[in-house]
Amino acid sequence: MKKILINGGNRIKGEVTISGAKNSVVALIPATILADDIVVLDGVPDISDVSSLIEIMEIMGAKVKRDGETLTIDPRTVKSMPLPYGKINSLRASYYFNGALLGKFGEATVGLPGGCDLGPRPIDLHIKAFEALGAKMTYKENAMHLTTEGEKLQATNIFMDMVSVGATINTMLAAVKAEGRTIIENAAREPEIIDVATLLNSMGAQIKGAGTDEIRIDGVPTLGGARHTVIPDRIEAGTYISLAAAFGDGVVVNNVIYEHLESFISKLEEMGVRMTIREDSIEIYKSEDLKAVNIKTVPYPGFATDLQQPITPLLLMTNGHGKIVDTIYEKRVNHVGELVKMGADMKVDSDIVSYRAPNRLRGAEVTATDLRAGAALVNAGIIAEGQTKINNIEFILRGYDNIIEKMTSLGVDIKIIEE
Ligand SMILES: CC(=O)N[C@H]1[C@@H](OP(=O)(O)OP(=O)(O)OC[C@H]2O[C@@H](n3ccc(=O)[nH]c3=O)[C@H](O)[C@@H]2O)O[C@H](CO)[C@@H](O)[C@@H]1O
Ligand SMILES: C=C(OP(=O)(O)O)C(=O)O
Repeated sequence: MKKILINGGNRIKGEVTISGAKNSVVALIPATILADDIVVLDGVPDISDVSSLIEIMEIMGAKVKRDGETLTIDPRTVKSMPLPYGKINSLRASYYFNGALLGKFGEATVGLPGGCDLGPRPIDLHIKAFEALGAKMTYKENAMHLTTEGEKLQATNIFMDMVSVGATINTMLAAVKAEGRTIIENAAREPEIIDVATLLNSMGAQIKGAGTDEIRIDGVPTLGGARHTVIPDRIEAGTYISLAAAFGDGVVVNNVIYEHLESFISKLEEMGVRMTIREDSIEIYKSEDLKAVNIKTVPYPGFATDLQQPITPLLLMTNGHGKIVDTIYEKRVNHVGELVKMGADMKVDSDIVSYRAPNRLRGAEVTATDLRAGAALVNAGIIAEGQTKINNIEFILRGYDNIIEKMTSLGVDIKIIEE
Protein backbone atom coordinates (compact mmCIF):
# COMPACT_ATOMS: atom_id res chain seq x y z
CA MET A 1 0.00 0.00 0.00
CA LYS A 2 1.29 3.43 -0.91
CA LYS A 3 1.30 6.02 1.88
CA ILE A 4 2.47 9.62 2.17
CA LEU A 5 5.03 10.32 4.87
CA ILE A 6 5.59 13.91 5.99
CA ASN A 7 8.09 15.23 8.49
CA GLY A 8 6.30 18.43 9.41
CA GLY A 9 7.44 21.71 10.81
CA ASN A 10 9.27 23.31 7.83
CA ARG A 11 7.60 26.54 6.73
CA ILE A 12 7.10 26.53 2.95
CA LYS A 13 8.91 29.01 0.73
CA GLY A 14 9.42 29.54 -3.01
CA GLU A 15 7.24 29.18 -6.10
CA VAL A 16 4.76 26.62 -7.31
CA THR A 17 2.94 26.40 -10.64
CA ILE A 18 -0.66 25.29 -10.80
CA SER A 19 -1.66 22.62 -13.34
CA GLY A 20 -4.72 22.31 -15.56
CA ALA A 21 -8.07 21.91 -13.80
CA LYS A 22 -9.14 18.38 -12.91
CA ASN A 23 -12.84 19.21 -13.15
CA SER A 24 -12.35 20.71 -16.63
CA VAL A 25 -10.12 18.08 -18.15
CA VAL A 26 -12.33 15.22 -16.94
CA ALA A 27 -15.13 16.69 -19.08
CA LEU A 28 -12.94 17.82 -21.98
CA ILE A 29 -11.61 14.29 -22.62
CA PRO A 30 -15.08 12.70 -23.02
CA ALA A 31 -16.17 15.78 -25.04
CA THR A 32 -13.60 14.93 -27.72
CA ILE A 33 -15.74 11.89 -28.68
CA LEU A 34 -18.14 14.35 -30.33
CA ALA A 35 -15.48 15.49 -32.84
CA ASP A 36 -14.98 13.99 -36.27
CA ASP A 37 -11.29 14.89 -36.26
CA ILE A 38 -8.24 15.10 -33.99
CA VAL A 39 -8.48 17.19 -30.79
CA VAL A 40 -5.37 18.38 -28.95
CA LEU A 41 -5.55 19.36 -25.29
CA ASP A 42 -2.71 21.33 -23.70
CA GLY A 43 -2.13 21.85 -19.98
CA VAL A 44 -3.39 18.37 -19.08
CA PRO A 45 -2.55 17.54 -15.45
CA ASP A 46 -0.78 14.32 -14.47
CA ILE A 47 -3.51 12.89 -12.24
CA SER A 48 -5.00 9.42 -12.04
CA ASP A 49 -8.47 10.57 -13.14
CA VAL A 50 -6.88 11.53 -16.48
CA SER A 51 -5.14 8.14 -16.76
CA SER A 52 -8.45 6.38 -16.06
CA LEU A 53 -10.25 8.41 -18.73
CA ILE A 54 -7.52 7.70 -21.29
CA GLU A 55 -7.84 3.98 -20.54
CA ILE A 56 -11.61 4.12 -21.10
CA MET A 57 -11.18 6.14 -24.32
CA GLU A 58 -8.73 3.53 -25.63
CA ILE A 59 -11.09 0.67 -24.74
CA MET A 60 -13.70 2.44 -26.91
CA GLY A 61 -11.23 2.62 -29.81
CA ALA A 62 -9.83 6.16 -29.56
CA LYS A 63 -6.17 6.72 -30.45
CA VAL A 64 -4.62 8.71 -27.62
CA LYS A 65 -1.08 10.09 -27.39
CA ARG A 66 0.24 11.71 -24.22
CA ASP A 67 3.33 13.86 -24.48
CA GLY A 68 3.96 15.73 -21.21
CA GLU A 69 1.03 18.05 -20.69
CA THR A 70 -0.28 17.58 -24.24
CA LEU A 71 -2.91 15.01 -25.04
CA THR A 72 -3.73 14.22 -28.68
CA ILE A 73 -6.98 12.34 -29.15
CA ASP A 74 -8.18 10.87 -32.42
CA PRO A 75 -11.82 9.94 -31.72
CA ARG A 76 -12.66 8.84 -35.28
CA THR A 77 -12.39 5.16 -34.42
CA VAL A 78 -14.49 5.36 -31.22
CA LYS A 79 -17.46 2.98 -31.02
CA SER A 80 -20.32 3.24 -28.52
CA MET A 81 -19.78 0.04 -26.59
CA PRO A 82 -21.15 -0.95 -23.19
CA LEU A 83 -18.95 0.35 -20.37
CA PRO A 84 -20.49 -1.26 -17.30
CA TYR A 85 -17.54 -1.79 -14.94
CA GLY A 86 -13.85 -1.19 -14.33
CA LYS A 87 -12.39 2.30 -14.39
CA ILE A 88 -15.88 3.72 -14.98
CA ASN A 89 -16.70 3.11 -11.32
CA SER A 90 -13.44 4.67 -10.10
CA LEU A 91 -14.22 8.27 -10.92
CA ARG A 92 -17.13 10.67 -10.86
CA ALA A 93 -16.60 12.16 -14.28
CA SER A 94 -17.31 8.90 -16.12
CA TYR A 95 -20.89 10.23 -16.17
CA TYR A 96 -19.75 12.49 -19.04
CA PHE A 97 -19.51 9.43 -21.31
CA ASN A 98 -23.31 9.25 -21.08
CA GLY A 99 -23.77 12.72 -22.58
CA ALA A 100 -20.93 12.48 -25.09
CA LEU A 101 -21.85 9.01 -26.44
CA LEU A 102 -25.55 9.88 -26.54
CA GLY A 103 -24.77 13.12 -28.41
CA LYS A 104 -22.53 11.34 -30.91
CA PHE A 105 -24.17 7.93 -31.44
CA GLY A 106 -27.66 8.26 -29.93
CA GLU A 107 -26.74 5.42 -27.59
CA ALA A 108 -24.75 4.96 -24.37
CA THR A 109 -24.40 2.12 -21.85
CA VAL A 110 -22.30 3.34 -18.96
CA GLY A 111 -21.93 2.00 -15.41
CA LEU A 112 -22.72 4.17 -12.43
CA PRO A 113 -20.06 6.77 -11.62
CA GLY A 114 -17.72 6.53 -8.62
CA GLY A 115 -15.78 9.48 -7.23
CA CYS A 116 -15.49 10.84 -3.73
CA ASP A 117 -17.91 9.62 -1.10
CA LEU A 118 -19.43 12.88 0.07
CA GLY A 119 -22.82 11.45 1.05
CA PRO A 120 -25.58 10.90 -1.55
CA ARG A 121 -24.63 12.06 -5.05
CA PRO A 122 -27.65 11.36 -7.25
CA ILE A 123 -27.61 11.91 -11.03
CA ASP A 124 -31.36 12.31 -11.50
CA LEU A 125 -30.94 15.73 -13.13
CA HIS A 126 -28.64 14.27 -15.80
CA ILE A 127 -31.21 11.57 -16.60
CA LYS A 128 -34.10 14.06 -16.64
CA ALA A 129 -32.19 16.22 -19.13
CA PHE A 130 -31.36 13.27 -21.41
CA GLU A 131 -35.01 12.18 -21.32
CA ALA A 132 -36.18 15.73 -22.06
CA LEU A 133 -33.99 15.62 -25.18
CA GLY A 134 -35.78 12.44 -26.26
CA ALA A 135 -33.58 9.61 -24.92
CA LYS A 136 -35.06 6.55 -23.21
CA MET A 137 -33.32 5.26 -20.10
CA THR A 138 -33.29 1.75 -18.66
CA TYR A 139 -30.90 -0.09 -16.35
CA LYS A 140 -29.07 -3.06 -17.86
CA GLU A 141 -26.68 -5.12 -15.73
CA ASN A 142 -25.85 -2.29 -13.33
CA ALA A 143 -25.33 0.16 -16.16
CA MET A 144 -27.48 2.99 -17.43
CA HIS A 145 -28.65 2.32 -20.95
CA LEU A 146 -29.65 5.42 -22.91
CA THR A 147 -30.98 5.30 -26.45
CA THR A 148 -32.73 7.53 -28.95
CA GLU A 149 -33.94 4.39 -30.77
CA GLY A 150 -32.39 5.64 -33.99
CA GLU A 151 -34.01 9.09 -33.82
CA LYS A 152 -32.11 12.38 -33.47
CA LEU A 153 -32.15 14.09 -30.08
CA GLN A 154 -34.63 16.98 -30.09
CA ALA A 155 -33.68 20.32 -28.53
CA THR A 156 -35.86 21.61 -25.71
CA ASN A 157 -35.97 23.89 -22.66
CA ILE A 158 -34.50 22.29 -19.56
CA PHE A 159 -34.89 23.80 -16.10
CA MET A 160 -32.41 22.36 -13.61
CA ASP A 161 -34.12 21.83 -10.22
CA MET A 162 -30.73 22.25 -8.54
CA VAL A 163 -27.57 23.97 -9.68
CA SER A 164 -25.42 21.06 -10.88
CA VAL A 165 -22.00 21.20 -12.52
CA GLY A 166 -22.19 17.65 -13.88
CA ALA A 167 -25.78 17.89 -15.15
CA THR A 168 -25.10 21.24 -16.86
CA ILE A 169 -22.03 19.92 -18.71
CA ASN A 170 -23.67 16.60 -19.54
CA THR A 171 -26.68 18.40 -21.03
CA MET A 172 -24.36 20.53 -23.18
CA LEU A 173 -22.60 17.37 -24.42
CA ALA A 174 -25.86 15.66 -25.34
CA ALA A 175 -27.52 18.74 -26.84
CA VAL A 176 -24.67 20.07 -28.91
CA LYS A 177 -25.73 18.03 -31.97
CA ALA A 178 -29.47 17.88 -31.22
CA GLU A 179 -31.98 19.31 -33.65
CA GLY A 180 -32.92 22.89 -32.76
CA ARG A 181 -32.19 25.18 -29.81
CA THR A 182 -31.77 23.80 -26.30
CA ILE A 183 -31.99 26.23 -23.40
CA ILE A 184 -30.62 25.22 -20.00
CA GLU A 185 -32.09 27.34 -17.22
CA ASN A 186 -30.69 27.51 -13.69
CA ALA A 187 -27.41 26.27 -15.16
CA ALA A 188 -24.28 26.03 -13.01
CA ARG A 189 -21.81 28.88 -13.63
CA GLU A 190 -18.45 27.31 -12.74
CA PRO A 191 -15.39 28.29 -14.85
CA GLU A 192 -15.09 24.62 -15.88
CA ILE A 193 -18.43 24.94 -17.69
CA ILE A 194 -17.10 27.87 -19.72
CA ASP A 195 -13.97 25.82 -20.48
CA VAL A 196 -15.99 22.90 -21.86
CA ALA A 197 -18.20 25.26 -23.90
CA THR A 198 -15.05 26.94 -25.28
CA LEU A 199 -13.66 23.61 -26.51
CA LEU A 200 -17.02 22.58 -28.00
CA ASN A 201 -17.34 25.97 -29.76
CA SER A 202 -13.79 25.58 -31.15
CA MET A 203 -14.98 22.23 -32.52
CA GLY A 204 -17.84 24.09 -34.28
CA ALA A 205 -20.61 24.04 -31.68
CA GLN A 206 -22.98 26.99 -31.17
CA ILE A 207 -23.14 27.48 -27.39
CA LYS A 208 -23.88 30.88 -25.86
CA GLY A 209 -24.23 31.95 -22.25
CA ALA A 210 -21.86 29.47 -20.57
CA GLY A 211 -20.87 31.05 -17.26
CA THR A 212 -24.37 32.49 -16.76
CA ASP A 213 -27.45 30.66 -15.47
CA GLU A 214 -28.96 30.42 -18.96
CA ILE A 215 -27.11 28.50 -21.65
CA ARG A 216 -28.40 28.41 -25.24
CA ILE A 217 -27.24 25.65 -27.56
CA ASP A 218 -28.07 25.64 -31.27
CA GLY A 219 -27.53 22.08 -32.47
CA VAL A 220 -25.06 21.54 -35.34
CA PRO A 221 -24.82 18.41 -37.54
CA THR A 222 -21.08 17.81 -37.18
CA LEU A 223 -18.14 18.87 -35.04
CA GLY A 224 -14.50 19.01 -36.15
CA GLY A 225 -11.03 18.97 -34.58
CA ALA A 226 -9.63 21.67 -32.30
CA ARG A 227 -6.75 22.62 -30.02
CA HIS A 228 -7.48 23.85 -26.50
CA THR A 229 -5.60 24.72 -23.31
CA VAL A 230 -7.18 23.59 -20.03
CA ILE A 231 -7.82 26.39 -17.51
CA PRO A 232 -5.74 26.40 -14.28
CA ASP A 233 -7.07 24.35 -11.38
CA ARG A 234 -8.62 26.82 -8.92
CA ILE A 235 -8.94 24.11 -6.26
CA GLU A 236 -5.29 23.09 -6.50
CA ALA A 237 -4.41 26.82 -6.35
CA GLY A 238 -6.56 27.31 -3.24
CA THR A 239 -4.92 24.31 -1.58
CA TYR A 240 -1.40 25.77 -2.00
CA ILE A 241 -2.50 29.34 -1.20
CA SER A 242 -4.12 28.29 2.08
CA LEU A 243 -1.01 26.32 3.08
CA ALA A 244 1.15 29.34 2.24
CA ALA A 245 -1.11 31.55 4.38
CA ALA A 246 -1.04 29.09 7.29
CA PHE A 247 2.61 28.12 7.23
CA GLY A 248 4.49 30.03 4.54
CA ASP A 249 7.50 32.23 4.56
CA GLY A 250 6.79 33.95 1.23
CA VAL A 251 5.26 31.82 -1.53
CA VAL A 252 4.35 32.68 -5.13
CA VAL A 253 1.60 30.60 -6.70
CA ASN A 254 1.80 30.83 -10.52
CA ASN A 255 -0.77 30.11 -13.24
CA VAL A 256 -3.78 31.35 -11.32
CA ILE A 257 -6.89 33.10 -12.63
CA TYR A 258 -7.74 35.39 -9.71
CA GLU A 259 -11.35 35.88 -10.87
CA HIS A 260 -11.98 32.14 -10.38
CA LEU A 261 -10.90 32.44 -6.74
CA GLU A 262 -12.57 35.68 -5.69
CA SER A 263 -14.79 34.28 -2.90
CA PHE A 264 -11.87 32.24 -1.55
CA ILE A 265 -9.45 35.19 -1.62
CA SER A 266 -11.98 37.46 0.04
CA LYS A 267 -12.20 34.96 2.95
CA LEU A 268 -8.41 35.07 3.25
CA GLU A 269 -8.57 38.86 3.30
CA GLU A 270 -11.20 38.69 6.05
CA MET A 271 -8.73 36.55 8.03
CA GLY A 272 -5.98 39.13 7.54
CA VAL A 273 -3.77 37.17 5.11
CA ARG A 274 -1.35 39.50 3.30
CA MET A 275 -1.13 38.90 -0.46
CA THR A 276 -0.20 40.60 -3.70
CA ILE A 277 -2.40 39.66 -6.62
CA ARG A 278 -0.69 39.87 -10.01
CA GLU A 279 -1.95 39.15 -13.52
CA ASP A 280 -1.56 35.38 -13.32
CA SER A 281 0.05 34.77 -9.94
CA ILE A 282 -0.56 35.43 -6.25
CA GLU A 283 2.19 36.09 -3.73
CA ILE A 284 1.36 35.17 -0.15
CA TYR A 285 3.44 36.67 2.67
CA LYS A 286 4.11 35.29 6.11
CA SER A 287 1.00 36.03 8.12
CA GLU A 288 0.53 36.50 11.85
CA ASP A 289 -2.47 37.03 14.13
CA LEU A 290 -5.01 35.75 11.64
CA LYS A 291 -8.68 35.99 12.56
CA ALA A 292 -11.00 32.95 12.68
CA VAL A 293 -13.83 33.10 10.12
CA ASN A 294 -16.97 31.17 9.20
CA ILE A 295 -17.22 29.34 5.88
CA LYS A 296 -20.40 28.50 3.99
CA THR A 297 -20.08 26.65 0.70
CA VAL A 298 -22.50 27.48 -2.12
CA PRO A 299 -22.50 27.15 -5.93
CA TYR A 300 -20.05 29.32 -7.93
CA PRO A 301 -19.24 32.19 -7.61
CA GLY A 302 -19.64 31.50 -3.88
CA PHE A 303 -17.15 29.62 -1.73
CA ALA A 304 -16.40 26.24 -3.38
CA THR A 305 -17.23 23.03 -1.52
CA ASP A 306 -14.00 21.54 -2.92
CA LEU A 307 -11.97 24.15 -0.98
CA GLN A 308 -13.77 23.69 2.31
CA GLN A 309 -11.55 20.78 3.44
CA PRO A 310 -8.18 22.08 2.13
CA ILE A 311 -8.69 25.46 3.88
CA THR A 312 -9.39 23.82 7.26
CA PRO A 313 -5.74 23.53 8.45
CA LEU A 314 -5.43 27.29 7.84
CA LEU A 315 -8.56 27.94 9.91
CA LEU A 316 -6.97 25.91 12.70
CA MET A 317 -4.00 28.32 12.74
CA THR A 318 -6.13 31.45 13.23
CA ASN A 319 -7.30 33.01 16.51
CA GLY A 320 -10.86 32.61 17.77
CA HIS A 321 -13.59 30.22 16.75
CA GLY A 322 -15.77 29.60 13.73
CA LYS A 323 -18.15 27.30 11.87
CA ILE A 324 -18.04 25.55 8.50
CA VAL A 325 -21.30 24.72 6.75
CA ASP A 326 -21.26 22.81 3.47
CA THR A 327 -24.60 23.40 1.74
CA ILE A 328 -23.57 21.39 -1.35
CA TYR A 329 -22.50 18.19 0.46
CA GLU A 330 -23.76 18.23 4.05
CA LYS A 331 -21.84 15.04 4.86
CA ARG A 332 -18.47 16.33 3.61
CA VAL A 333 -17.00 16.17 7.10
CA ASN A 334 -14.96 12.94 7.17
CA HIS A 335 -11.67 14.84 7.48
CA VAL A 336 -12.69 16.26 10.86
CA GLY A 337 -12.10 13.04 12.83
CA GLU A 338 -8.68 12.64 11.21
CA LEU A 339 -7.67 16.22 12.03
CA VAL A 340 -8.81 15.68 15.62
CA LYS A 341 -6.28 12.79 15.78
CA MET A 342 -3.65 15.43 14.94
CA GLY A 343 -4.76 17.63 17.82
CA ALA A 344 -7.35 19.84 16.14
CA ASP A 345 -9.98 21.32 18.44
CA MET A 346 -13.02 20.78 16.24
CA LYS A 347 -16.24 18.81 16.14
CA VAL A 348 -19.24 18.03 13.96
CA ASP A 349 -22.74 18.63 15.26
CA SER A 350 -25.76 18.18 12.93
CA ASP A 351 -23.41 18.35 9.91
CA ILE A 352 -22.00 21.72 11.07
CA VAL A 353 -18.29 21.80 11.80
CA SER A 354 -17.11 24.08 14.57
CA TYR A 355 -13.51 24.78 15.50
CA ARG A 356 -11.46 26.69 18.05
CA ALA A 357 -8.07 28.13 17.19
CA PRO A 358 -5.12 28.39 17.35
CA ASN A 359 -4.19 24.71 17.49
CA ARG A 360 -0.88 23.02 17.94
CA LEU A 361 -1.02 20.15 15.44
CA ARG A 362 1.10 17.05 15.96
CA GLY A 363 1.97 14.29 13.49
CA ALA A 364 -0.18 11.14 13.48
CA GLU A 365 -1.22 8.22 11.29
CA VAL A 366 -4.36 9.33 9.46
CA THR A 367 -6.51 8.20 6.54
CA ALA A 368 -7.63 10.15 3.49
CA THR A 369 -11.34 9.41 3.18
CA ASP A 370 -11.69 11.37 -0.08
CA LEU A 371 -9.67 13.62 -2.37
CA ARG A 372 -9.96 16.97 -0.59
CA ALA A 373 -9.92 15.36 2.87
CA GLY A 374 -6.55 14.00 1.74
CA ALA A 375 -5.40 17.48 0.71
CA ALA A 376 -6.41 18.79 4.14
CA LEU A 377 -4.32 16.05 5.79
CA VAL A 378 -1.29 16.87 3.62
CA ASN A 379 -1.53 20.54 4.60
CA ALA A 380 -2.05 19.63 8.26
CA GLY A 381 0.88 17.19 8.19
CA ILE A 382 3.17 19.90 6.83
CA ILE A 383 2.16 22.32 9.60
CA ALA A 384 2.27 19.68 12.36
CA GLU A 385 5.22 18.93 14.58
CA GLY A 386 6.59 15.44 13.98
CA GLN A 387 5.75 12.73 11.49
CA THR A 388 2.44 12.21 9.71
CA LYS A 389 1.58 9.09 7.75
CA ILE A 390 -1.40 9.28 5.38
CA ASN A 391 -3.22 6.15 4.22
CA ASN A 392 -5.46 5.80 1.12
CA ILE A 393 -3.41 8.25 -0.91
CA GLU A 394 -4.95 7.05 -4.18
CA PHE A 395 -7.71 9.59 -3.45
CA ILE A 396 -5.17 12.42 -3.36
CA LEU A 397 -3.50 11.27 -6.59
CA ARG A 398 -6.88 11.43 -8.37
CA GLY A 399 -6.66 15.20 -8.37
CA TYR A 400 -3.25 16.64 -7.40
CA ASP A 401 -0.62 16.77 -10.14
CA ASN A 402 2.87 15.88 -8.87
CA ILE A 403 2.01 16.86 -5.31
CA ILE A 404 5.16 15.28 -3.86
CA GLU A 405 7.47 17.12 -6.29
CA LYS A 406 5.61 20.43 -5.87
CA MET A 407 5.63 20.28 -2.06
CA THR A 408 9.29 19.19 -2.04
CA SER A 409 10.22 22.20 -4.18
CA LEU A 410 8.59 24.38 -1.49
CA GLY A 411 10.86 22.84 1.14
CA VAL A 412 8.56 20.15 2.55
CA ASP A 413 10.03 16.84 3.74
CA ILE A 414 7.47 14.57 2.03
CA LYS A 415 7.63 11.26 0.18
CA ILE A 416 5.57 8.27 -0.89
CA ILE A 417 6.41 5.02 0.87
CA GLU A 418 5.28 1.46 0.22
CA GLU A 419 4.07 -0.43 3.30
C1 LIG B 1 -16.04 15.86 -11.67
C2 LIG B 1 -16.53 17.11 -11.08
O1 LIG B 1 -16.62 18.14 -11.75
N1 LIG B 1 -16.85 17.10 -9.79
C3 LIG B 1 -17.33 18.28 -9.15
C4 LIG B 1 -18.80 18.43 -9.44
O2 LIG B 1 -19.43 17.25 -8.95
P1 LIG B 1 -20.94 16.95 -9.37
O3 LIG B 1 -21.13 17.31 -10.80
O4 LIG B 1 -21.21 15.56 -8.97
O5 LIG B 1 -21.71 17.95 -8.44
P2 LIG B 1 -23.06 18.74 -8.72
O6 LIG B 1 -22.74 20.16 -9.02
O7 LIG B 1 -23.84 17.99 -9.72
O8 LIG B 1 -23.78 18.62 -7.32
C5 LIG B 1 -24.32 19.73 -6.65
C6 LIG B 1 -25.45 19.29 -5.74
O9 LIG B 1 -26.54 18.85 -6.54
C7 LIG B 1 -26.97 17.55 -6.16
N2 LIG B 1 -27.39 16.84 -7.40
C8 LIG B 1 -26.57 16.84 -8.47
C9 LIG B 1 -26.93 16.19 -9.64
C10 LIG B 1 -28.17 15.52 -9.68
O10 LIG B 1 -28.56 14.92 -10.68
N3 LIG B 1 -28.96 15.55 -8.57
C11 LIG B 1 -28.60 16.20 -7.41
O11 LIG B 1 -29.35 16.19 -6.44
C12 LIG B 1 -25.72 16.92 -5.53
O12 LIG B 1 -26.05 15.86 -4.65
C13 LIG B 1 -25.11 18.10 -4.82
O13 LIG B 1 -25.75 18.32 -3.59
O14 LIG B 1 -19.29 19.60 -8.76
C14 LIG B 1 -19.18 19.53 -7.33
C15 LIG B 1 -19.83 20.78 -6.77
O15 LIG B 1 -19.13 21.92 -7.13
C16 LIG B 1 -17.72 19.37 -6.93
O16 LIG B 1 -17.65 19.15 -5.55
C17 LIG B 1 -17.05 18.22 -7.66
O17 LIG B 1 -15.66 18.30 -7.49
C1 LIG C 1 -15.38 15.83 -5.18
C2 LIG C 1 -14.41 15.96 -6.07
O1 LIG C 1 -14.22 15.17 -7.13
P1 LIG C 1 -15.22 14.13 -7.83
O2 LIG C 1 -16.50 14.86 -8.12
O3 LIG C 1 -14.47 13.81 -9.08
O4 LIG C 1 -15.39 12.99 -6.90
C3 LIG C 1 -13.38 17.02 -5.95
O5 LIG C 1 -12.68 17.28 -6.94
O6 LIG C 1 -13.23 17.58 -4.86
